[in-house]
Amino acid sequence: MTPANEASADRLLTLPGMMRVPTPRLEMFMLRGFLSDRECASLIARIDRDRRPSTIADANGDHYFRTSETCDLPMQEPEIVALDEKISAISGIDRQFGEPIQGQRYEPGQEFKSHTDYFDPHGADFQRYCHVAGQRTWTFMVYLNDVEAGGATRFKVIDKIIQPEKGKLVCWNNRRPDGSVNPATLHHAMKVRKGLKYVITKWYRERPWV
Ligand SMILES: O=C(O)CCC(=O)C(=O)O
Ligand SMILES: [Fe+2]
Repeated sequence: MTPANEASADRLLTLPGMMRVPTPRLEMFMLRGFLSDRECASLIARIDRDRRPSTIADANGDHYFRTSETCDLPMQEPEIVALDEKISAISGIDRQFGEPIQGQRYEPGQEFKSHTDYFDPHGADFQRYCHVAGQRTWTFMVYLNDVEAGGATRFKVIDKIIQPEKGKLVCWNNRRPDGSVNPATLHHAMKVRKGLKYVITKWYRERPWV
């Protein structure tokens, strides 16, 4: 059997609690309580320990575009392997197609302005980021805490705002049904106003990540 590199709406919707976000423009789903309080607390501690300033591909000259901090989670550690397997079990996508999981941390005033997770197929950095593993396909993201104020993820093309909520998973297909990249996935991690915000992000690729 060839390893799966695709998630499917039908399969995702068989999972208890999985909800489709109502929009005809993209495939997007939400699942509350995907991670337990304990899992979230442990990931937050790890992110706090190993964070570094976040970076972006296709840099656009705006130094305030992504002001958060990032943590590359150690994919060889049992706890992170377990997390990766848990995400793979619901995505239905084989682990080999996943990038290493990242954590993100936002302080008050920090944000990640409107962007897409796919790489611009005509952008200067496309070859550099995609020649081995191909384009990003699905995004799986989990909020690790309730944010005191601000910090929602705004999808402005489809006019949806997702509120951070401890343990809540949000996932979407970055492509349209014909396989082309979907600009309706544009999203903005809005400024945290009060408290801190932590998330983990898991991106899958067309081909194995090596
Ligand atoms: O933090 C968020 O709400 C979104 C993060 C995000 O879009 C990303 O890391 O690509
Ligand atoms: Fe994103």
